[in-house]
Amino acid sequence: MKLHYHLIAQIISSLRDVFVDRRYADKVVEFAFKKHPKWGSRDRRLFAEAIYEIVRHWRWYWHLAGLPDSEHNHPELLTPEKLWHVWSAYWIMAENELPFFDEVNGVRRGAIIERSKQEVSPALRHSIPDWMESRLSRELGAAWPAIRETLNKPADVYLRVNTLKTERRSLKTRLAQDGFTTETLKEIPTALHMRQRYNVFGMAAFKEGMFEVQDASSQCVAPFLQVEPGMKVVDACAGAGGKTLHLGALMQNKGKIIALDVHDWKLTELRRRAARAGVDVAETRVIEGTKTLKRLAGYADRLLLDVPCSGLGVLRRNPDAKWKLSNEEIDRLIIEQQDILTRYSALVKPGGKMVYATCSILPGENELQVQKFLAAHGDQWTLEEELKINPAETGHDGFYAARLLRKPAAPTPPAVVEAQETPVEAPAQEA
Ligand SMILES: C[S@@+](CC[C@H](N)C(=O)[O-])C[C@H]1O[C@@H](n2cnc3c(N)ncnc32)[C@H](O)[C@@H]1O
Repeated sequence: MKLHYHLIAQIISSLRDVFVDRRYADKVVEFAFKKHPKWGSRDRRLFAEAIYEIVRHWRWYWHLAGLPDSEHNHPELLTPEKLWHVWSAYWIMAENELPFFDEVNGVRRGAIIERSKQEVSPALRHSIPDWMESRLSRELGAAWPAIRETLNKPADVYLRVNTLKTERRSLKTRLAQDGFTTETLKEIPTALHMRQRYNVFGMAAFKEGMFEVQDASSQCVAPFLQVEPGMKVVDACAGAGGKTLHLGALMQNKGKIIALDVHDWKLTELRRRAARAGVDVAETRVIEGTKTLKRLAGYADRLLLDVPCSGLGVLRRNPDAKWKLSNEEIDRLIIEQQDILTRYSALVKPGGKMVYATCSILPGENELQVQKFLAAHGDQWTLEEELKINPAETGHDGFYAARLLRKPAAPTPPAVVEAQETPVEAPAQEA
């Protein structure tokens, strides 16, 4: 296969952006595509595949390149020379011939193949940091190896049909007419699975707001909140609004959704997306302090807490998270999640419901959080239902959601008829 030097040089430079500048892999790919508008579909595919595969299997290719395992996550030790060697290991393992570039002159194919046959630890073989391997095998036990294997595979693309503008059958037909094949998912009525990889954001149907790109698991969260048209809903960690838009469609654009987030720029993106999708019922508010929440106390029929989390359920989409997360960061997130759950639950009116959701597979971020909350607030809340999506069983992202009911206020006791005051005899005057 003929390779252009500048394409591989861009791969090396983009890997540096991910591992040294700690940028997200998807942003790095997007940036490179914008920088090289003349790349054809073959070069774009080669580029994106190399970035995702190398980031996903970084520790393994680092080892195959003959570099010391203890240095695989030390950005300060990363040099362009090492990056060329890691890319070479990836390229050889994908059964390709190395090109005649000076940078790969010293690479020995035989040594790489030889190393690939040696016995190594599961964490190294599956490119998982040691701390993560220990934590996940401790928390998930026998379920972890199968989940680990799934999370190391490329993610499929799913569309969520925007039922405010179309319905699934019509969208499927429309996409087929435009040359795109999709499949319906029996268990998720809004989902279409794209078999081939396309730049979906360039499609006319996307620009017209007919669909959003959203994993099948993520599409289960908004319906789980059991919203109805006309309700008052708060989406408290709304971000760029993936779930807000879905809630708006389920509510048939009737009622109100208050979309909150601590980042204004995410809410700006939410408004842009809502306009495209035709969602009129969403109002955005930045959380600037306790006042924003106090004003909404007891307001919501439904509350969605799609809390910040480790993202361990979506590693297929964001493989760089493996190299950026730490035990300490997860512990910090667990404290933040419990704080959000406790403080924001006051937004729900008696008889209302909230969903606590994460895209994590760690019980410590999921069911254990809900149990802790109920242990402290079980007088006011009950657990209605839990949803645990195991990526190894479904092939979709790992997700968790729990729906809790705020117990209806106890009926006010009938007014007690005040007993007529019997005049108290004036105490005898002390002598
Ligand atoms: C998992 S993301 C939400 C994704 C979004 N719901 C969606 O479907 O696209 C979590 C969001 O919580 C926000 N966040 C972080 N801390 C928060 C807090 N204390 N209160 C509200 N939102 C917060 C983050 O900015 C982030 O956008």
